[in-house]
Amino acid sequence: MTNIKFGTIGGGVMGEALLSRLIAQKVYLPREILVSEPGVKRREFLTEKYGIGTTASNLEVAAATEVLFLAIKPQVFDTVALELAVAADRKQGNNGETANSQPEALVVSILAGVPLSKLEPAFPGRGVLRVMPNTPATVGAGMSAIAPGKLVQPADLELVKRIFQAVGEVVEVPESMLDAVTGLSGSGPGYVAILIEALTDGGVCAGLPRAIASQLALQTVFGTAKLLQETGMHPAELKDRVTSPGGTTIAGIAKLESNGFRSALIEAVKAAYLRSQELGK
Ligand SMILES: NC(=O)C1=CN([C@@H]2O[C@H](COP(=O)(O)OP(=O)(O)OC[C@H]3O[C@@H](n4cnc5c(N)ncnc54)[C@H](O)[C@@H]3O)[C@@H](O)[C@H]2O)C=CC1
Ligand SMILES: O=C(O)[C@@H]1CCC=N1
Repeated sequence: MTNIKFGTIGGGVMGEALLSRLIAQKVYLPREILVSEPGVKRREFLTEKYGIGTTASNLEVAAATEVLFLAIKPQVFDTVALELAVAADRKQGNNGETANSQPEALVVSILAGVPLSKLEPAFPGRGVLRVMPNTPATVGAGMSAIAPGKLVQPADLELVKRIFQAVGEVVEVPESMLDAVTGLSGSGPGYVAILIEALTDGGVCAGLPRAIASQLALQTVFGTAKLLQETGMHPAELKDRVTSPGGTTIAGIAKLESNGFRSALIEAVKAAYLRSQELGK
């Protein structure tokens, strides 16, 4: 019987974000984690940094684990699914067992776009869940939305919720909302990173040394989010509290409005939502 509990196909940015936090939180021991990854340098890096098992074989991970995470790019899913299915057929032909993962293994896909209607047939008889996490999971401040498939039992759903609660907040949504979740919280760290970089550049433009501008920008975004979260205040109310009549903030906000700041963000979420839909086709 294997002792691998967290198996991941694909050890890139998001695979690493999840496993690093799960190890730090002691949800899994390094020896309970196995990652399949084609890049030899990447495998060496993951093993050295986290002490986890790595392999070039997706089949090895699929056959070894209680919970199988898919953390490959959506564009690679068909190839990986075919590889697992061919192996399953071969094994079935040989001895009648199903083989594309442990019989009881849950499958958790974090792939943008790829729908349950494609995932479930690739893992016949298995509980399959879609989850859309985000990179702040690395520091325990992630936002994950979970959509369980048809065969997922309540205890399975609770297990997957507990895993993602160890890396941040969790909401359960119907699958139909996941592309929108992807456009907002999945891709959102990219938008916020640009916001922080641009605020920093603004500070430099106004004469601040970059290091100080960077600290100010980061803490302002962090502090504003924390204030809104802890007080439950509406963002518009906070904006009103900062804007003195004839003051500095309203002068800045007027510039943001004339440059389409709000609509740029709305359009960004919409574009990412539409792209997520496309990736699933
Ligand atoms: N990066 C992010 O912020 C988020 C990503 N996601 C989803 O997570 C998934 C992974 O994204 P990232 O980690 O950003 O991508 P990535 O490119 O950093 O990682 C993917 C990894 O899969 C490996 N890989 C490629 N072909 C493979 C194969 N045939 N078998 C096994 N592994 C293979 C690559 O070498 C790479 O290390 C995507 O489906 C994405 O939609 C979801 C939420 C947030
Ligand atoms: O850009 C992407 O496709 C992935 C999905 C959400 C965040 N990154």
